[in-house]
Amino acid sequence: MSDLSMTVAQEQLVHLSPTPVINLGHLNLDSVTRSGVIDEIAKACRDLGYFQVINHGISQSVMDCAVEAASDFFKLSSEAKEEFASEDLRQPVRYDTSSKDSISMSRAFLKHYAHPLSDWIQYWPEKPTIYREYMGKYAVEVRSVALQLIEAILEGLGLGKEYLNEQFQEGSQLLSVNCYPKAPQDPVTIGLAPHSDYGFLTILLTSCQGLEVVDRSSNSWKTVQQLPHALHVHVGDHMEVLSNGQIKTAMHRAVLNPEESRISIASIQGFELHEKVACAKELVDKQNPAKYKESSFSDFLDHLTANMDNKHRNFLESLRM
Ligand SMILES: O=C(O)CCC(=O)C(=O)O
Ligand SMILES: [Fe+2]
Repeated sequence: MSDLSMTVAQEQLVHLSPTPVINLGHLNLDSVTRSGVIDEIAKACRDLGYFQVINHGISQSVMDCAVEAASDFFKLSSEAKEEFASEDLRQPVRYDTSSKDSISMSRAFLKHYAHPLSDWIQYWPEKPTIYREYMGKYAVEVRSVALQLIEAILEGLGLGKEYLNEQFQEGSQLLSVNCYPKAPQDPVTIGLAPHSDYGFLTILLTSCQGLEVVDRSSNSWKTVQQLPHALHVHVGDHMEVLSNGQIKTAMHRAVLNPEESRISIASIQGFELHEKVACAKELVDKQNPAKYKESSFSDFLDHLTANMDNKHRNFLESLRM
């Protein structure tokens, strides 16, 4: 994740974001309907960098069970959770509570890889006993939604849905499982500071309202509405790079909910650790020279490790040519 906080005044009024809601089931209908959905997704990516999906094929019970597994994990004793504490960003599972990463203002998180599941699940918490089963099921299903969306975005960019298909299929999936306390009295209490996600695409499942996005037209924070059975999607740094800037990464933050503690599960889709992401050569020409250097997930982890205490540790900025 890279921090872009300096571009936005934090104290501006917060309103609901005008989030497009896309019916994903329509992607699998006839070709005219499909291309209408691809256009909707392309427009949302270009204009906003985020949207929501409904009719995505993940049942409410799979979503609820993932949130329950997360919530039960964070209810464990500190000792049980701290078994997973590490400052090494390359650990397969990592738990932390607060600001060592310079963006977690008031959140506890558990991060772990999820694809291929059979490689990683052995490292996941064994307690609560439901964790591996419930989170594993959600991880597999949400990855399939992510891959469908990536294909649609690639089609919208004119690259074709099969573009770099092998790299996407073999790519990494990182789950960031977050827990925020209920807000104290303050009107806006930041749980997770402004940042963008490093990967191509993030799909976010949240237990209640608290996610905010930057509205580019007014340069202000907007609350993302909590729609029943919807998943929030935003594009990440590597999608901006691949599209050579046609699509911009989405800056977001989380505020504490005044009514309840909050769980969010971010599934971040990237390439495999050492696979480089560069501007698609099809989108580079004399008028549009490449805007970013190539980089891998591993480069991102090195960048974060080197800038751990630095509040302005913007990965995407470091790639700009
Ligand atoms: O909690 C949220 O709503 C956002 C979480 C997030 O941005 C992340 O884990 O990268
Ligand atoms: Fe994020």
